[in-house]
Amino acid sequence: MSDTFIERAIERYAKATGKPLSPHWNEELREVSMPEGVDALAALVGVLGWAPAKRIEDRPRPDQFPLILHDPDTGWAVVQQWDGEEMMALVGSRTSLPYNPDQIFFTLSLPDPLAAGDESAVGVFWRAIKRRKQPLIMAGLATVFANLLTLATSLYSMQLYDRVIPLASFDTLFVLTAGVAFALLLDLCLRSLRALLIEREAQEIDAEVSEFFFARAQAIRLDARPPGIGTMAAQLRGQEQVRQVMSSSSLFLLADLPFALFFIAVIAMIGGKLALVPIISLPIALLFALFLSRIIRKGTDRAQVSGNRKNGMLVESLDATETVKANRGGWFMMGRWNRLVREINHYELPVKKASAVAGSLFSTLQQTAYVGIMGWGAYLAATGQITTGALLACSIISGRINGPLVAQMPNLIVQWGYAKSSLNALDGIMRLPLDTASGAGALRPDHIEGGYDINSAVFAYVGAQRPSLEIDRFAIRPGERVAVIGGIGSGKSTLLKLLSGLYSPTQGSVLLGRLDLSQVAEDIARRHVGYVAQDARLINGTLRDNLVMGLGDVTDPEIMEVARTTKLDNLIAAREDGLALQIQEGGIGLSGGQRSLVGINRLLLSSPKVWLLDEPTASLDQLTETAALDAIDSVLEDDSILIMVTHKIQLLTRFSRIVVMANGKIIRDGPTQDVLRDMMPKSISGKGVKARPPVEGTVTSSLSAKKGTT
Ligand SMILES: Nc1ncnc2c1ncn2[C@@H]1O[C@H](COP(=O)(O)OP(=O)(O)OP(=O)(O)O)[C@@H](O)[C@H]1O
Repeated sequence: MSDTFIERAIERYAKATGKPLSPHWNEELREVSMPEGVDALAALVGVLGWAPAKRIEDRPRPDQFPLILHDPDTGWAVVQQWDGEEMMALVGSRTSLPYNPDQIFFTLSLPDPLAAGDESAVGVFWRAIKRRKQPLIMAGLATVFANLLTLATSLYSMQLYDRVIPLASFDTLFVLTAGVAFALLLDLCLRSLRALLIEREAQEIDAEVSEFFFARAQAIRLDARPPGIGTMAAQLRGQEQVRQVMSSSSLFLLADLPFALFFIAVIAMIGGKLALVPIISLPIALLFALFLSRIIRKGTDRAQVSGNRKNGMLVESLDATETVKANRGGWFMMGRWNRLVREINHYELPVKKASAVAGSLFSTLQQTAYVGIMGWGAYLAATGQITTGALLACSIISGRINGPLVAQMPNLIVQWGYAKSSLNALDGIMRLPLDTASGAGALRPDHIEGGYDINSAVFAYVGAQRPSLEIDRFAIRPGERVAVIGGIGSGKSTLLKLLSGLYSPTQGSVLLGRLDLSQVAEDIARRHVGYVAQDARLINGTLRDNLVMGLGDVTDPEIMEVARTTKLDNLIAAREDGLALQIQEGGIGLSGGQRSLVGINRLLLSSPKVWLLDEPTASLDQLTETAALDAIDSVLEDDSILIMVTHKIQLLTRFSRIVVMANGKIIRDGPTQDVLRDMMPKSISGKGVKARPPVEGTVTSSLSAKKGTT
């Protein structure tokens, strides 16, 4: 059981600090038993994985508010400010609370996945990695000790050759072997510890980074979103590669590379001049690496771009299978696919060649360094400058420099090449503009009161030659029921998208209740403005998930009550699973009409003040259409606004006002009777009224055209 009082306090705190909470933020708390009293807060943040709350030790200063308060007698609350010397004003309550020293105050840093602001993609990864500095340093230390222990094996060999074999000193052999066995055991433990630490951290870094990019992708302004969804998905997935490379290369820089220098120093101590061999071979390896990485980068960039496009095409062809099959487009798609594959191979070939050559080069370098150590070492040993044991120890240690360090370099270079290309793509996504209202600092009014005001609004889709919408002035008052009609492509859906606040005008403004919609916090706007898009899609999940998505707690009886009014209950009753009916990605499993009905039901459950419906009943039969529209009518309040795009002329009498659109402009706007009378041919509008010719491209023009032909 969870403590609902603390949950309410968190919600008030979020509101007071201007941070958005997800609708289901407290879902995980339902399954755990929370402690009573002041410990509940620590338990709550622990379960949700938030940063721990900070306790304010002394009497809070005015600049520290708002604060979460625990009072031993009254429980949890949120304090807005001091209200006189000894009283405190509470958030969400008109009463003040007297201060007493037994009260405990906390500040809490609520998670904001978009808090990174303007940083680059690589900054997001470094931030996540740096936040886990301690485990990384631990892993680095484990590497250091593990490397030190490898020194033990080389010194062991040295002692065997120099002391044990010449003197047949078996006691020394026993002691040394026992010592080195212990060292090896320690080495095993440290390496395993390092692997475990890195894996755990890698998972957490993955979770943090992927949350950031997922939230970022969600927050991109819809009008700025690149059209290729599959391509963008592939670009976002590039983050996994980047994370992997960044964590392995940070360890490389942190532990392996500095250790190579230490090993050279040890060789110098044991083998004197022999250290010259790694002193020469290591910089050569590093220079080779630098040179190769430049060659490889050119290819990876292009291969990555084509690879992402390939992913986009795969998604598109799977999504549009029906259309492709119905139009025998398989060969066409296959041709495009093969061209892309050839393009990728073309760009990847130099990368593969370079990485293969790099592998051979580094292996030759390793062998040469080995021959250098052994050959020169043999000369030094033969001339008595070093012992045979020292030669053996130097060869083992130089193997440690050339082995793991040099051997992993070609791989790391290629991986970095791809990771840098992924970072470029991610940077491109980071540069896309976000919904103004998705971050902190957006307007968070308690209520939005009033109607719409559009002033000199112009809207053009990304890459479009000309604007799809140009509206000089347009106002809708509370309580109005407006139908938007017009020919195809006349801008009706675009108008609704702007009114919903999901799209922002390129110029001008869309105000709702005198607030610029693009400035209003997203959760507040969504609660106030309900929108059913023309091609409303469902998500993978149950029917219930789809009906209550984003609505918080809605019970099954509430869902069924609404479903009865729209006749969705027929669908629920007809399926064995009822509300648990599984819906596949994109709404597969339901018919087009049923999908629309689910969208309407969702809106009825959320009961917003503003209803924006884009041809919601286009695929409904007449009976269901009437039931659904009646259901909407019955819940509309006097000051609710209803704006519906429709091509169905018989529905127009349900509205008080008609807006007619053509070529992205409003060409007629007035009370239903007036507009109908003006637009209908004489025979329809009634005797004695001189009808104007219908506006081209509107519902009525097609209607009259039809009449003319019969
Ligand atoms: N995503 C988009 N990218 C580019 N142009 C678009 C996009 N969506 C719509 N358009 C263009 O904007 C114009 C207005 O389109 P809109 O969807 O608003 O028309 P509509 O009146 O709702 O049409 P319909 O009755 O066919 O639904 C059209 O010329 C269309 O080609």
